[in-house]
Amino acid sequence: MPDTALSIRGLVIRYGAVEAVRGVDLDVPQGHVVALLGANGAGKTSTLRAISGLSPVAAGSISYEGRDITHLDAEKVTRLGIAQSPEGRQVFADLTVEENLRTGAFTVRSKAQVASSFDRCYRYFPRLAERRSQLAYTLSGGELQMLAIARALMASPRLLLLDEPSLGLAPLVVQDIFRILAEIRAEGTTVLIVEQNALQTLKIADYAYVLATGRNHLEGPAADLIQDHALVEAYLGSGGKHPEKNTKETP
Ligand SMILES: Nc1ncnc2c1ncn2[C@@H]1O[C@H](COP(=O)(O)OP(=O)(O)OP(=O)(O)O)[C@@H](O)[C@H]1O
Repeated sequence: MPDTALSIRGLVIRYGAVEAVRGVDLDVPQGHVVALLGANGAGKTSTLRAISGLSPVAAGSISYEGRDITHLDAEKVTRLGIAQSPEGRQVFADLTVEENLRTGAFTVRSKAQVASSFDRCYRYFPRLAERRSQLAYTLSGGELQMLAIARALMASPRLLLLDEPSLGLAPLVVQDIFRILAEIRAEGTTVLIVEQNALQTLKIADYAYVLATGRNHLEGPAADLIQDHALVEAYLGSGGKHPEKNTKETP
């Protein structure tokens, strides 16, 4: 078994009276892609934000490469080698593609490393290379999503957190994004990915956890879960565009 990169035990997150996450456990082994799936409101985004230091943790623990990061702020978490590509493509609309990418490298001191990160991002996303001088607000939805992922990669993270990279994108663009995720995986980056698009995600993941109403609901090797068609239909949604299938309660 590879070493564990990230380990979460008994995670609890509250927003006032709302208990969004109610004791989640999960492990991400080094070099693996782990998927975090489940219906809207299951607590996936809250869990990712807690890892990144963006949501306060009410109880439980998060450790990364053996170090307790439960209460570290976002900047310290980034410096440890964790980068998050947020849901909703929160890029800087009035900065160019290149300027946005540079903001992702704020923890990187070596100019040579920044240059090689630019090369890597432009290799993954040739569309961004073509548009490097364009202001971000002029990009399409798919290009914005690529920019958000590329910006996270600029920090050369050892653990990449992705929140809904395919949300709202046309099928061809979704295919493009998943092809690039497969390449990122092949280069050995450890990935924790939150997605509604379960089938595509299970194809690139090693292991998956399904959350329901803030708790671990089920888990297993992605190759096993993908075989269970009833489960994929009932709990995971078949393509991310079927919210009615994503609202089923835990039995
Ligand atoms: N800032 C907040 N204040 C209050 N409640 C919140 C806040 N953020 C999330 N919640 C609530 O916490 C629960 C879990 O939300 P979360 O976004 O983590 O789920 P999710 O599984 O990522 O769902 P989605 O796919 O819809 O983003 C939901 O009931 C949500 O309404």
